Amino acid sequence: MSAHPSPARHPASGPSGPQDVSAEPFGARLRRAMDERGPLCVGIDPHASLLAEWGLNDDVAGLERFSRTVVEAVADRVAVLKPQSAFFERFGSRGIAVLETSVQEARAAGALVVMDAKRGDIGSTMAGYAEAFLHPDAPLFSDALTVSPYLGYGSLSPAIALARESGAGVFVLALTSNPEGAEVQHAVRADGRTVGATMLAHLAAENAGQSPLGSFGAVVGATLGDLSAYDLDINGPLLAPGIGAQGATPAELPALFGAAVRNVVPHISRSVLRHGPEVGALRAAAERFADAIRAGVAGA
Ligand SMILES: O=c1ccn([C@@H]2O[C@H](COP(=O)(O)O)[C@@H](O)[C@H]2O)c(=O)[nH]1
Repeated sequence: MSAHPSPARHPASGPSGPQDVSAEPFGARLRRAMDERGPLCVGIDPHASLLAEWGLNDDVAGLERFSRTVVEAVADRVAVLKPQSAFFERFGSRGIAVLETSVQEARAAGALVVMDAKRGDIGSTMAGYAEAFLHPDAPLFSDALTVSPYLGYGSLSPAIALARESGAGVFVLALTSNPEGAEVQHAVRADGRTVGATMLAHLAAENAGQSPLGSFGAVVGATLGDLSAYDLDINGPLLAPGIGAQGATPAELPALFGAAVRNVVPHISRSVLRHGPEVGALRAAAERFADAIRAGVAGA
């Protein structure tokens, strides 16, 4: 039995205020948010070390204060917030409750929320994950979800199908920012294509004909140095983590992504979050990155 019989029409907020998510696909909402606010995505990653740096306890109250502060600082000005589910899950059900509230408050303030939960399983179980994050009536409903295709791209079908129905998006881990990803993602298949390139090709097919932007994105690390071997023209968003703490810089984005830079959603967590807990300092840090990104993309 399905927890949610079918995606209901359901009012949600977005960059231009309340909207019906089933009426407007994620890609269109994201394009507008990026055009209005700039493309920056700030992470909500309540690492234990950051809670300590902020003078907070490593407990649910600290988690809640941290997340609330990040939402208050940037949700009314950046296009996207990306909570890292792991740091909420470690507190069990009370951590998940904080995550639910953070998602709802971020969306109410006008940010789109990409839930970074990196789910992936056999198709029948994937349907459960899809309902948990992409069904409009789910407590953790998010504008988009990160998913892992390493049980086979086809295993993601339930998430892709539900996202299409509910107006949500999906980000597939194609070329991740961590060095260990290469052993899987750069592996060459029997047809001569790498695994990562194959994921990008699947996404281009999902997004074919969508305007102004498809809803099915790829995670492509900003740390990768050279992407010239890859066709990044997937007509969908490219979520690019790795800036700041992992070593990539905003200035590198135009050369790295080429013509696709217009569809890049640059992501930063620790290098913004370490400026807390002052709301003004967090805001200023996010704005410095946003300006650097804008300058690079405008000059591209
Ligand atoms: O390839 C990937 C996919 C996801 N991530 C996530 O993004 C943030 C990065 O945090 P920083 O502090 O800016 O390094 C984190 O939540 C990762 O799990 C990624 O880094 N790379």
